Amino acid sequence: MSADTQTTAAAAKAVLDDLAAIVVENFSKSYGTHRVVDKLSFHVLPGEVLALLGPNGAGKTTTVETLEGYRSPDMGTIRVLGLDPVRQAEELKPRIGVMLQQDGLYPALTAREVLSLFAGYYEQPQDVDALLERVGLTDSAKTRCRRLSGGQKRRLALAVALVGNPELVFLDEPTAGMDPQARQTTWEIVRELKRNGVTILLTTHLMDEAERLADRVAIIDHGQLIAMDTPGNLTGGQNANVVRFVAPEGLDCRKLAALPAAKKAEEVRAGSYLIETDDIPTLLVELTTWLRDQAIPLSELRVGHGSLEDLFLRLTGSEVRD
Ligand SMILES: Nc1ncnc2c1ncn2[C@@H]1O[C@H](COP(=O)(O)OP(=O)(O)OP(=O)(O)O)[C@@H](O)[C@H]1O
Repeated sequence: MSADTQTTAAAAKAVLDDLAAIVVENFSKSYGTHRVVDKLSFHVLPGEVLALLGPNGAGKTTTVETLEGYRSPDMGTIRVLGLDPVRQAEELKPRIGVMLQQDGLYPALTAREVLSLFAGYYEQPQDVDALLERVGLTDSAKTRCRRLSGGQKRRLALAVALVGNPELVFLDEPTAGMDPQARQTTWEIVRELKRNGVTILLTTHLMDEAERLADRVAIIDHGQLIAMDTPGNLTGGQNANVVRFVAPEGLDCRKLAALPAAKKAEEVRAGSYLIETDDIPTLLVELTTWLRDQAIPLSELRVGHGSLEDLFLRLTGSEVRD
């Protein structure tokens, strides 16, 4: 790299550092001798929704809790809205909303009391009853937290994150344990926040959630960033045409890959196969003929582009957890 190019790159990085709502640079964190985040770097722009994906134990919660100021980095730089989350916590806290993974919020208080309590910490909080209604908790407003269902506790945690009208929200597995209707409502709320310019960092194990909500997706594994881009670029960049099918596990992928129209074949998880091809109709004929000739039952067959889940499984070699 020439000296001029280096200077331009450094200037561009300085602008990005200034502009970004979140800056993570060379961030590392260990518990004892176990390094769970390893030189992680990424930016989140103002108004952007970034989804952090990764298998269990990848270091997502550690990263998010460090951004929230609950943990200190061992190494590296962390900036949230231009502030150091630990040393400038007092300045930062009123500007961010945090939806925690654990929901042990005051078991003896009612949902409304908890939300009113948090509303009291902010100068211009949202209307408590309107917010309870927005997250679908009006009927449970007088229910003590210990009696709320898992999904209702998540909704209350979401309301707590939003009550202070934050500029930036951290949502750690926001829809885990929610029923489909509550999940839809939560997605609508996230879209509404985005329309209002709120920056959102969410962690999720749900690939469709990431694909629907995120402007960009960051996949981390063993504490390292292994991919980061828009969902479209992540999925479009890989196998443009794929055939997926479900059949008994342990089929010989070398034989599948040897079908004339197949480019590559793999068993992405037990009994779930993926074949890349440039010619879907021909491959379908070859595949179904091959299966019929060997009396192999076929229980599902789909064609299309590679999904985020396919990419995730390939990059991390992990199962997706519900
Ligand atoms: N306080 C702690 N002390 C020791 N080890 C910890 C602590 N917190 C987390 N870990 C370990 O650090 C690793 C990363 O955990 P982390 O919770 O950040 O992962 P994650 O990607 O959020 O996982 P999940 O998807 O399961 O929530 C795991 O191996 C976990 O057991």
